[in-house]
Amino acid sequence: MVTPKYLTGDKPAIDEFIDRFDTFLFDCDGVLWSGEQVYPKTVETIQMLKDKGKRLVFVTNNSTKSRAAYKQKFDAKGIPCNEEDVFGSSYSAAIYISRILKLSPPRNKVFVLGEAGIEHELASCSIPFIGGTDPSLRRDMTPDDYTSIASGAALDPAVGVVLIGLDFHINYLKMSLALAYLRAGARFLATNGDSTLPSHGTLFPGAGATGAGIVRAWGAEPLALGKPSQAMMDAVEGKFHVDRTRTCMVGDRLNTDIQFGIEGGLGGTLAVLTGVSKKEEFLGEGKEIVPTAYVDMLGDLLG
Ligand SMILES: O=C(O)[C@H](O)[C@H](O)COP(=O)(O)O
Ligand SMILES: [Mg+2]
Repeated sequence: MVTPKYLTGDKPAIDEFIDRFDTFLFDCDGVLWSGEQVYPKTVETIQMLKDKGKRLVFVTNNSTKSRAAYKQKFDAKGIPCNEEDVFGSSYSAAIYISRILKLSPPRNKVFVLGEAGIEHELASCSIPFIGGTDPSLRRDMTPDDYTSIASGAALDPAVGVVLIGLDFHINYLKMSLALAYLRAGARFLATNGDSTLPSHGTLFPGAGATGAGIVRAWGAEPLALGKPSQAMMDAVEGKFHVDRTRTCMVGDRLNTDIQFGIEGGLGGTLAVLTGVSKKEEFLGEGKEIVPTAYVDMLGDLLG
């Protein structure tokens, strides 16, 4: 049985752990902050790691913001970060569509169930899209909608992909359009499948929850391009040229962050107990996903 090292309050063990790594991949929601509330000593901890010469990459499954929008949030919270150091699930999905799927006309458009972060990252890769934050879709279905979806008149023939992410404005009309595109042969992708979103000190429905209806209606899971997808890890490694053996994944969720690091063959993983997963999920016999070490909160790394 692998027993993760509890680092909180153990300064020598903390220093030894940090010295093993050159790069830290940081999850955001549930590690740095809960919604708009930054956890205590987060800023100082990030600064301490930078002062030690560590490379920090922020790898978030939250698809609602683009890298640029995240840079604004980091700046507003006083957390030192460059836009290029953010690697979100929207960006991961956009480069997958751009570099792997390589869609070509006439079916190279994406129908989005999600927020502006997805739209902005698709645009950054010159990928055409519809749906998303389109205000004309934020309404009830009408009898004409049923008729035009059924006949195909409501569908854009250029759509070749349905991409779902955390959508704060999910509704029956958008789900009906997504299902119609899938039935017409569109590829089914997701930015991520997190069931819950840690925010304001509690849990809200996550991307996996807001997308669950269309997954159930279609009857098959989408290909998710966020953590724990190794397509995302490969893209991170390709962009930042990290040495995986000298890289640590820091996260609050076992089945995304810690699994991402373990399956990616990283040198270590650090679980932080301020977000989704609880220590009872990885301590004791027969646990499937076990981090290398854990702390009560990120700021404990200050010793
Ligand atoms: O539902 C979601 O999209 C996720 O819970 C959330 O955004 C996760 O973000 P992360 O913890 O990867 O920063
Ligand atoms: Mg998280």
